[in-house]
Amino acid sequence: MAPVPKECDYLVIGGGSGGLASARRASGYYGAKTIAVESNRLGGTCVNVGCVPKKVTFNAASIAQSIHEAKAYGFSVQQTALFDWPYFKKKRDAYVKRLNGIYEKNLVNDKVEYIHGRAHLTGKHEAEVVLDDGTKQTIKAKKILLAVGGHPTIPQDIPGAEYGTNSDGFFDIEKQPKKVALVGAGYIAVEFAGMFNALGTETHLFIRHDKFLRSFDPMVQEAITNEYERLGVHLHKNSSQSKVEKDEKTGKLTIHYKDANGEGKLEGVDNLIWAIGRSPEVEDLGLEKAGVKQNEKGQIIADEYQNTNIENIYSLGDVVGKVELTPVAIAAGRKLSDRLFGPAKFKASKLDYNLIPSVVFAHPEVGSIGLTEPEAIEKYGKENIKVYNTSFTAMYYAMMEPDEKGPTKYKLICQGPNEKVVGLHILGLGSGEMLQGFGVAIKMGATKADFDSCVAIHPTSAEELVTLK
Ligand SMILES: Cc1cc2nc3c(=O)[nH]c(=O)nc-3n(C[C@H](O)[C@H](O)[C@H](O)COP(=O)(O)OP(=O)(O)OC[C@H]3O[C@@H](n4cnc5c(N)ncnc54)[C@H](O)[C@@H]3O)c2cc1C
Ligand SMILES: NC(=O)C1=CN([C@@H]2O[C@H](COP(=O)(O)OP(=O)(O)OC[C@H]3O[C@@H](n4cnc5c(N)ncnc54)[C@H](OP(=O)(O)O)[C@@H]3O)[C@@H](O)[C@H]2O)C=CC1
Ligand SMILES: N[C@@H](CCC(=O)N[C@@H](CSSC[C@H](NC(=O)CC[C@H](N)C(=O)O)C(=O)NCC(=O)O)C(=O)NCC(=O)O)C(=O)O
Repeated sequence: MAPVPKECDYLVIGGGSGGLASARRASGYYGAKTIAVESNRLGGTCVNVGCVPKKVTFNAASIAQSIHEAKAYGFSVQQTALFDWPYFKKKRDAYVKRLNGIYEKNLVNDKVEYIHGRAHLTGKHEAEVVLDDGTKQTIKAKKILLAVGGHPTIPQDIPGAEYGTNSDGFFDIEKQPKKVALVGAGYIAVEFAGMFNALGTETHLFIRHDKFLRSFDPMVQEAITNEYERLGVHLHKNSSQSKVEKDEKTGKLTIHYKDANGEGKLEGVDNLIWAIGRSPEVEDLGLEKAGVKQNEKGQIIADEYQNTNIENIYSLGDVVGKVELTPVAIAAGRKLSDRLFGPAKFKASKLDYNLIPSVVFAHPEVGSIGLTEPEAIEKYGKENIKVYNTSFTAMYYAMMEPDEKGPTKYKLICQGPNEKVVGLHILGLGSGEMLQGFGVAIKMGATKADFDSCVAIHPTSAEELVTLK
């Protein structure tokens, strides 16, 4: 017999960053009867196959880099320190599993009912969940949030593409590849290539153009591309792949490609990782049953208040594709619950999508907030912006030979006669931790004079941002 239908105020489909944050706020703060449904592991992309295991791996890669650089400071450490990938992976998996448990407890603490299963809409106020044992649970809800995230995109038109994996598969790799190939030019390709290279894997990065991180300021694109080449990443610029073959005996892959020099092939590849963007996880969500509209990429269309075109159905996070970052999904989810279930003062609550800082955990880290220089010129006109640049050698590198020194480059983009800061782009050691504080200032409307009025902290890289000429 089918279970009796459940009823609630708020049904959240997707137990990732946005869904959990919204569900916990609705129930924990405002007492809304909330059900959260997750078909995979609690915590979503960020906790299981994203930010969290990525950052832990980035930390390992940074340690490898420090060991490599330690000699310059007089340490006689083994320069090619052995990295025990299986040991590290086991610990990383255990950490993620621990977080899954913490997230489940958090739901209990906030009195959110958690259902493990796959949900699809069956109407404007109703969904069905296929439970793990195959039975179906109907849930009727006054309001529904679609926070189902996305999945990595895999090319459809390259024979043998399936021999490669994606960012999810990266976290399943059991032993350190000797030779790896990545395709893509965004956050994931650049972060993963940097990590592999620092950990001592021969790393090949295939990009369609001659630079990567092309949505970032040109200073970042150029400096990071040059730095990856200096660090020994094999860049295949202006390239496309025509075929991937697998040697069934050895499991090794051969990638056939074209670039500016003609046709080529890369043999003996242990792992190929496609990192060419993400697609919304909507195929079986039943959007058509409720009449929820999607855009040409299949992403759910939501307005600035996270409303879809259907009353009482909302959407946010990666599935709407505006800014695919965990804190964005979390903030949008909390603001939405404030608006829907909170006191009157929150009735217009919404996330401000302007001036969102973000960091690429590249080698070195890149931080960015606001407009790039070309965007600022387009928006305000060249004559109305002033750009301050600096490029210097961070003191960390003082003890190193010239060819061992990494770059540090900062750019501040100011607008109008009072030089309001409309863009900040930083690249160099520590940029990830630096950006948040500057983000607060910029969000408050800081001008160049405000930056200059803050006395420098010496000796730090960050001080260069308050002494720009
Ligand atoms: C490799 C990688 C590294 C990243 N690093 C960073 C970083 O350093 N910093 C950062 O800010 N962001 C990072 N991100 C992006 C970040 O992970 C996402 O922006 C964030 O997880 C989006 O949250 P979300 O709630 O929208 O979706 P998700 O976290 O993807 O959650 C959606 C959940 O919905 C579930 N689901 C889907 N369909 C259904 C269904 N029908 N029924 C039930 N459940 C369903 C899924 O299983 C999933 O758990 C990274 C992403 C990747 C892939
Ligand atoms: N540190 C962080 O905060 C992180 C955030 N994320 C989030 O997750 C999102 C998804 O990451 P990611 O998958 O890297 O996607 P991105 O959208 O960042 O980058 C994908 C890039 O790959 C290139 N590309 C697209 N199609 C192809 C193709 N067929 N062949 C070769 N290259 C192609 C494009 O660059 P081009 O046009 O130059 O070829 C494209 O910009 C990010 O946008 C980000 O929001 C992910 C990781 C870390
Ligand atoms: N920012 C610090 C703290 C790390 C941290 O937040 N750790 C998380 C795991 S990573 S994280 C997964 C991610 N959390 C966050 O991004 C942290 C959110 C921030 N603390 C906040 O409350 O806004 C997320 O998807 N959140 C959805 C949600 O919390 O509703 C944790 O241990 N959490 C245990 C707990 O929360 O009890 C760091 O990077 O070192």
